[in-house]
Amino acid sequence: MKIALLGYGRMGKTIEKLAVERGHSVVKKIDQGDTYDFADADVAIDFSVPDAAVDNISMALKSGVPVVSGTTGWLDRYPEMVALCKENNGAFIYASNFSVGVNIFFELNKKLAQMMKALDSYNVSMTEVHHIHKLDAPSGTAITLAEGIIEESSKTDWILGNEESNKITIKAVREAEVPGTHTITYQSDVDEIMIEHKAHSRNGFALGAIIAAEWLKDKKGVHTMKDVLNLS
Ligand SMILES: NC(=O)C1=CN([C@@H]2O[C@H](COP(=O)(O)OP(=O)(O)OC[C@H]3O[C@@H](n4cnc5c(N)ncnc54)[C@H](O)[C@@H]3O)[C@@H](O)[C@H]2O)C=CC1
Ligand SMILES: O=C(O)C1=N[C@H](C(=O)O)C[C@H](O)C1
Repeated sequence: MKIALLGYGRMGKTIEKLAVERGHSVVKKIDQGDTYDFADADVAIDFSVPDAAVDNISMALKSGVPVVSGTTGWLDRYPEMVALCKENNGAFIYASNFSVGVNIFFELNKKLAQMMKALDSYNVSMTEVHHIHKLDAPSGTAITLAEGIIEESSKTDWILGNEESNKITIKAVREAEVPGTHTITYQSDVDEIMIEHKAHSRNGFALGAIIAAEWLKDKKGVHTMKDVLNLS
């Protein structure tokens, strides 16, 4: 598979290394200031910055190249990208987290929220810890987890930092070079239940994005990691 990388930072470099190990080749690396040229790429993979994601995804779709995007912090414009994909009869996957483990964790989170729904004595909150270079807070993964809880419970929204009734409090910590840790806590007066996903490196995110690209390259339409991993 011939890959065009949109963004050649920490994730772009990790994807290149793992993709080559899987027998793929990186035919283009498009970083800030570079001209869009997808050469003969089969697929584009975007891990850039919140301000660049929409342009990157749009250019790939308009050039007829299937695009996988893992950039976070731009999701208010996701519906526009869905429409553009349909207009161009293209192929597109976005995921706030491509790691297989986190996608299992997303399902576990929803299952736990369902089970806790009737138990008023527990308050749910979340902490995400990431490296100090991260531009957005809360993380895209934390937002997906909060949306999963909202889907299954009486909570109506999430809030960064302060506690507010009926909202899920998310605490964002920036610390050294932490790749990404997400913890969900249900706290009562007598005990607490915690579930946690801790990434040991960026390899899981990168491998998941490559698996998504392999799956997407001959498809059309807008898809999710649930489709890729066949999670009910
Ligand atoms: N969905 C997932 O599984 C994961 C998502 N991420 C997200 O991916 C993004 C990138 O993360 P990192 O690689 O750690 O960041 P990074 O800061 O190391 O790399 C971003 C790269 O994008 C480049 N860039 C800036 N403007 C650009 C433009 N207009 N076009 C192309 N490239 C441009 C920067 O120069 C830099 O090289 C972040 O939004 C992060 O939250 C990170 C890890 C996993
Ligand atoms: O910026 C990162 O590094 C990460 N970003 C994603 C997010 O915002 O959820 C995924 C992962 O946690 C690493």
